Amino acid sequence: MCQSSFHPFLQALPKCEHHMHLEGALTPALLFQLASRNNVQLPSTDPAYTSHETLLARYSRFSSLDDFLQYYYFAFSVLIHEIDFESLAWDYFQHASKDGVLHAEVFFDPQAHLTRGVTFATILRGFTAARKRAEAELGLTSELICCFLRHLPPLESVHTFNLPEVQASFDAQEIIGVGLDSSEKDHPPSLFKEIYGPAKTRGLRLTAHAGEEGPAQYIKSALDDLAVERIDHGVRLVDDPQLLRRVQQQGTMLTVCPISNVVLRGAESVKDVPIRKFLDSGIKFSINSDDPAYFGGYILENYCQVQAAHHLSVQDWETICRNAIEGSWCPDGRKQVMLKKLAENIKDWGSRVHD
Ligand SMILES: Nc1ncnc2[nH]cnc12
Ligand SMILES: [Zn+2]
Repeated sequence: MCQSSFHPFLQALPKCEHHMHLEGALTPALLFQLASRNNVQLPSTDPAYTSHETLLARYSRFSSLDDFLQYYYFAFSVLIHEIDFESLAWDYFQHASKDGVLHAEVFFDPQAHLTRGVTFATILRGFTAARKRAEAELGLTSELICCFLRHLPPLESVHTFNLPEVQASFDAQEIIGVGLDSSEKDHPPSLFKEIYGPAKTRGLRLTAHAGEEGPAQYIKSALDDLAVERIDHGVRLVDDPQLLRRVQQQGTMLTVCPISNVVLRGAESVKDVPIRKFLDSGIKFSINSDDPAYFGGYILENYCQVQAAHHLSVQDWETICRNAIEGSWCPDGRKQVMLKKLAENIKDWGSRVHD
């Protein structure tokens, strides 16, 4: 928890989260519990898996996105049954709700489960059960975004996209859109046109990770080649002033993940995440947790660390939260409810906070 007098204000802000991977909510505690329940052998050759403590210690010293991804994908092996996916998502929704999240648009990586023999129905039923429970018990609404893995051959993504059960989930509006994630370097967005073209035609919402470890050029490619509406991360936008102006003029929203950028070595500290630059340039962005179980912070911790590093004003936070609400892919009625809460919150806290 941050110490500043801003903490209660940040806690109470009505939040929308747009960039978190449900599999990134798999805490060491849940990993060990599911490994034991499902008889999954953890690798004895890696001392990181000795205990919760050693695993957490290893998670605190990732050297890059790819270093993180090997632990992230390995951990998928404990997710086997519908109830495992439900427990994982429910764990996240409880954390998110405590942090003031009213609406979450969450990613998942079906390809990395299908290749292990877990069916799409198993994943979707588990996540859907948790989403329904979160709405009923926590008042937290959510949407699912189906991500494709850029480290695999693009044709495998096309195959997954075209699976009848995947297409049926789009028809049933159980999944709102598509995303692109995993190892970024040398895997430009342009390779995935064959998914994004048809996805746009059938009315799905579009986003892609770009400019996390990869260059600003990948952000341009995501906009030009994939016609995305949002850019996940996008922090390398600061390297291309012309593209920055274009993103501002188009009103494309970035889903920024400050703690993730530091843990995965894209930024030296949260001070180096270009929050002030984006605010001053009129770039719309939301603040998100990415993989909270691996990076040591859910959404509120990201808000707190941004405040500690950038000393934002109440107006800055109002702008960030308003853009996050307006940039969400939920019905207008839901946005109005959240905007009203935001206005009340700013009125209540506006004159009471100081750094
Ligand atoms: N930060 C990240 N970047 C790319 N792919 C991911 N999958 C899970 N977390 C990711
Ligand atoms: Zn991500």
